[in-house]
Amino acid sequence: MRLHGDVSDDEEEGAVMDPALLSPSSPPAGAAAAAASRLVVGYALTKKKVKSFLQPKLLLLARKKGISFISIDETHPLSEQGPFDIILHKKTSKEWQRFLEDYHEVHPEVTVLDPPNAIEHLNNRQSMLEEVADLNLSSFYEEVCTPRQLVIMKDPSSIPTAVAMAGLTLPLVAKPLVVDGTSKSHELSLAYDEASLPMLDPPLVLQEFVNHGGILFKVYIIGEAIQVVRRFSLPDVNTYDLLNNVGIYRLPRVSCAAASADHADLDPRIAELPPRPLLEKLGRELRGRLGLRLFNIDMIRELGANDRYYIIDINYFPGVSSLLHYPRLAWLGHE
Ligand SMILES: Nc1ncnc2c1ncn2[C@@H]1O[C@H](COP(=O)(O)OP(=O)(O)OP(=O)(O)O)[C@@H](O)[C@H]1O
Ligand SMILES: O=P(O)(O)O[C@H]1[C@H](O)[C@@H](O)[C@H](OP(=O)(O)O)[C@@H](OP(=O)(O)O)[C@H]1O
Ligand SMILES: [Mg+2]
Ligand SMILES: [Mg+2]
Repeated sequence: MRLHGDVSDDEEEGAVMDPALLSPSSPPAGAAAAAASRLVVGYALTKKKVKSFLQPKLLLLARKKGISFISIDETHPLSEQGPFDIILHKKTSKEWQRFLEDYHEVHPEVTVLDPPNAIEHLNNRQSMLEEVADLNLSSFYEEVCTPRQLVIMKDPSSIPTAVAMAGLTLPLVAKPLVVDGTSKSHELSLAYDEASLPMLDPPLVLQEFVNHGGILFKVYIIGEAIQVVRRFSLPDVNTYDLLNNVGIYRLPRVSCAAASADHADLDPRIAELPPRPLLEKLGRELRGRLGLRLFNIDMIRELGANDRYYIIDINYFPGVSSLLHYPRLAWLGHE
């Protein structure tokens, strides 16, 4: 991967959070920071996201670039706040959407990252993967697809018949249909046998499990920059597992930031990153089709079919903290 710009040693450790840059509840400090900045980013994010995103290291790099971050008060009109150059958010409520539209009419020069309706598209595990089916990657040797999946809206007793009619092969990964930033929307389970399927709790998506050597690629699309990392994932399922496991297995939060596999001693065939040109094309196509500039794609490579990739998840404004450990941060414009 070709990125520019090293972070010097003094930036690596011990960065101290500058309260003036965060200042959610202190307008004067925020205003002072903004006045000294070349670029002011207003953010409307949950407390959890603020904590994971606005880390000292990011704030320090941003400050060096003349970028300041100011918390937006979502209960007040945007035009009474700011001025902003960029609005960063992960919200899709109708009320917020109206706030942004009104603000855009008066301030068309302000960049909103990203349009709420485009973000909303990723808040549903069915619609999030729709664009993948239409991708035009015919000039590539590799194939990029999605696992076969089925949406169950209600009536758990109908699931075995629905699965049989759709011709889905067990085991199936059961995922809550809606992804709304709650931990519940990340509670996944693995269903091994048909008889247990009525124990699942719709609305959900049932997705065929794809063996992939236990490694997942997280591809971050940040504007035009692309960064890919390896994460540990679920182990492969073999015939023995299938014959001997019954029931629904609640899955832990696999492939989270703590599950980095970038420095693990892996079989090189499993560890090999997807080809760079493929990722670049994928990033370009999805950026355009989704109308988003800040998201990541979870990709796995099918075991035994080294040229077939599956996209299993797309996340808007994912955690970027793991990227901050990388010495080169082109996506921050750090040079
Ligand atoms: N179809 C699949 N085949 C194999 N493994 C899968 C499949 N779907 C999900 N997984 C595994 O389960 C993990 C969680 O699934 P997924 O990424 O869909 O959930 P999520 O809660 O949206 O995750 P994130 O934290 O990335 O938002 C994946 O990282 C991968 O390890
Ligand atoms: O950095 P990756 O591994 O991609 O993980 C992210 C998930 O993909 C996101 O879905 C999480 O955001 P939400 O908690 O808003 O769903 C996001 O939550 P966070 O950034 O608020 O911690 C991350 O957990
Ligand atoms: Mg995921
Ligand atoms: Mg997700």
